Amino acid sequence: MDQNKIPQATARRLPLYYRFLNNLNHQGKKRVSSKELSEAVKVDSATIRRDFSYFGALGKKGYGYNVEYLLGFFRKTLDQDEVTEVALIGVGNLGTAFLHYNFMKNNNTKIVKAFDTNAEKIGTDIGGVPIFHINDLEEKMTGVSVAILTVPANEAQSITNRLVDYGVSGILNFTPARITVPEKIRVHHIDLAVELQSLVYFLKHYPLDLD
Ligand SMILES: NC(=O)c1ccc[n+]([C@@H]2O[C@H](COP(=O)([O-])OP(=O)(O)OC[C@H]3O[C@@H](n4cnc5c(N)ncnc54)[C@H](O)[C@@H]3O)[C@@H](O)[C@H]2O)c1
Repeated sequence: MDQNKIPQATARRLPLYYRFLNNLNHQGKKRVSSKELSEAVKVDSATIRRDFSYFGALGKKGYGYNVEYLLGFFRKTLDQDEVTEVALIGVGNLGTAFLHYNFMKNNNTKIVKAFDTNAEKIGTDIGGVPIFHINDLEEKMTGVSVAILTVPANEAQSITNRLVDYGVSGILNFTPARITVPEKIRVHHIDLAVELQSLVYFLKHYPLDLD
């Protein structure tokens, strides 16, 4: 199937589906209903059915979806068999937590290098990931095309420029800075403060009144 035909909103939900199906598979479950899936991943079942219809997985009434089939499909679509190496820039509070976590569970990405300016951190490793000086970025980046930015906001743009010049294709930006990149580079921005503010706003204005 032509993956370009999957809507972007659907594509963003794939890792979520994948993680849950993988867990089911580990538990030995052979099939899952869209209702079960919906409750677990918190996506309404109509959306799940529509998403899955793009992959030709239509599910059968009274049977649900075949876990193995879906997993196989997602694994291929998400390139789960191919590990993407990632660099992390800024080994502070947030960066250190990511190095310990390192996205290993059910995932196809792995932080393999980290960079910082702090002399005490250079030459050490956290969770098996070596930490280099930011001055050595270009020299040490070989084979890495994705970067996570966890530096102070005022450093974000200049590091981004270096990453772009080096040739990365994607940046996951955790800093509050709105970074500018050429059109061909994809940036995903995760602003925890904005997410939290949004949650509080929704709680106030769209209370979940289930009584
Ligand atoms: N800590 C959080 O919970 C949190 C939450 C949301 C967003 N953020 C954002 O993530 C970023 C990092 O936050 P933090 O709390 O980990 O900060 P931090 O100060 O603990 O860590 C920043 C790290 O970046 C390093 N650094 C500074 N300049 C650098 C450069 N030019 N090149 C490479 N490394 C450099 C510092 O030495 C330090 O280790 C900030 O932009 C922050 O706003 C943090």
